Amino acid sequence: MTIEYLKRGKSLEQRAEDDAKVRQVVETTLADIEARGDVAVRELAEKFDKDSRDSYRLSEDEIQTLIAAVAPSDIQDIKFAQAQVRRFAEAQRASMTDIEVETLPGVILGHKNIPVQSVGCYVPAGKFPMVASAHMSVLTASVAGVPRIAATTAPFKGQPNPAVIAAMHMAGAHEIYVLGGMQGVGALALGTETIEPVHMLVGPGNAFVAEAKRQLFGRVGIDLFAGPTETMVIADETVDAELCATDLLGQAEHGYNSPAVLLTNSRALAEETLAEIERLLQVLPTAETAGASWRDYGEVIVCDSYDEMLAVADDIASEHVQVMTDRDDWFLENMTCYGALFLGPRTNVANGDKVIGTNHTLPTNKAGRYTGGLWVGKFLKTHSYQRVTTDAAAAEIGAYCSRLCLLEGFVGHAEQANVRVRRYGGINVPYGEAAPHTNSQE
Ligand SMILES: NC(=O)c1ccc[n+]([C@@H]2O[C@H](COP(=O)([O-])OP(=O)(O)OC[C@H]3O[C@@H](n4cnc5c(N)ncnc54)[C@H](O)[C@@H]3O)[C@@H](O)[C@H]2O)c1
Ligand SMILES: [Zn+2]
Repeated sequence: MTIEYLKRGKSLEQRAEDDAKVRQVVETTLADIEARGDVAVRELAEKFDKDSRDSYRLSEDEIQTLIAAVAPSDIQDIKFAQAQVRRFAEAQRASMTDIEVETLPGVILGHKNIPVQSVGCYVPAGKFPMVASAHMSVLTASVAGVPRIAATTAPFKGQPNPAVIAAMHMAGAHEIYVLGGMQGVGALALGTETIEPVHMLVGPGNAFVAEAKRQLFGRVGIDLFAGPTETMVIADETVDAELCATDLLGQAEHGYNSPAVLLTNSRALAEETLAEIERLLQVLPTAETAGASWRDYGEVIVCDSYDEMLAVADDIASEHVQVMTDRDDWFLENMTCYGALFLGPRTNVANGDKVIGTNHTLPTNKAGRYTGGLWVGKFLKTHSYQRVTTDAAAAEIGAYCSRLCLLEGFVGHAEQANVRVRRYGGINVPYGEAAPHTNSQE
C-alpha cells in the first residue's frame, strides 16, 4: 500500500490537546449553570455574545416582528427547503413500523415507537446564521410528533437572525430562545428557574456546543456528536481541480477548524487542486476562515488504487464524503464509515446542507463509525412490550424461566416464575426450587 500525503493537517496530538482545552472549559461552565441557573446563563450570554436582553425567550410578538422582517422571496425559499426535508423525513418515518408477533403459541411480543416528549434544538449562528439547521432539527422533530420542541440559537451580530427565527417558527418550534453556545444547550438540558429542562438535545454546533452535548449525555439524550464540519472529496480523473477545490473550500469556510481532505488516485489532480485552492483563496470572500481551516486541517492524500481510497476513507470516517469517480456506486456499496455520501459531480455537500432534503446534522470526529446523522428515527424511542395469552404458555415459559433464574442464583426471580407455573399450570413447584422439565418443552 502506498499512500502519499501531499499535504497534512494538525497532528492527532495537537487535535487532542485542543479537545482537552474545550473539555475543561465546558465542564466548568456547565457546573456553573447547574449551580446558579438563570444568573449564570445571563452572565455567559453577556460575556460571549454581549447580549443582555430582558428575556432570552422570544415572545410571540417578538417572533412575529422578526418574521415580518424577512423578505417574502426568502420565505418562499425557506418553504421550498422545508418541503424537501419534510418529504424525505415523512418517507423515513413510514419505514419505521410498530410490530407485534406471536413468537410461540400464546406468547405475544411487540414494539412501538414513541416520540421523545421534549427536545431542545440548537441552531448555530456564531459565524453564519444557519437557517437550514432549523429545518433539520425542528422540522424533523415535528414530523416525529415531538409534543414540546424548544429551539435556541445564538444571536448573530448581536441580534436574533430574522430568517433563523422564521425557519424555527415555520418548522413548528413551540418555544424559541436566543441563547448560544454552552449557555444555550446547558440551560435547555439542565433547566433553570425559567426554563423547563428538555429530555433530549439535538443539532450541530461549534466545538463547545458539541462537547457540552457530549458531557450532558446521560443527563439527557443527545442525537449524536455533531461538531465542526468535515469534508472529504474522493475523486479520480473523471473530474477536474476546479470542482475538487471548490468543494473542499466550500466546507472549509464553516470555521477555523473544519478538516477538508482530498483523496485521489491521480497525482496530477492532487497537484492541480492544491494550486487551484491557492488561487481561490485569493478571491473567496470567506477566505479568512476557509484559509485557516485549509492551512491547519487540509489534507491531500494520493493512493494507488480504489481499494486503498476506500480503506483510507473508512478510516477517516468524514462527516461529508463527496464521491466523483468512474465508480460512485461501488463506493456506495462498499463504504461503511461516513456521515453522508454525495454521489457524482451533479450534486454536492451544499445541496445537502441547505435544500435537497437529507439531514445536514451529521457525525463528526469519527462518530460515523457508530452512527449516521440526525433523522426522524432519532426522535423516536422504540419500546418493547409482551403479553402471554394462554395458561399453557404461562406455565411453559414460566418453567424455563424458573430454571434459568436459579442457574444464576436468582431465587426471588424464580419465584416470580414459579407462582405462575403453580397457578396457570397446576404444577406443584416447592418454594425456591426449580420447576421440572416437561415433555412438551423443547
Ligand atoms: N456536524 C454538523 O452536522 C454540522 C452542521 C452544521 C454546522 N456545523 C458546525 O457548527 C459550527 C457553528 O459554529 P459557530 O461558532 O459559527 O456557531 P455556534 O452557534 O455553534 O456557536 C456560537 C456560540 O459560541 C460561543 N462562543 C463563542 N466564543 C466562545 C469561546 N471563546 N469560548 C466558548 N464559547 C464561545 C458563544 O456563546 C456563541 O453564542 C461550525 O463549527 C460548523 O462547522 C456542524
Ligand atoms: Zn456545510
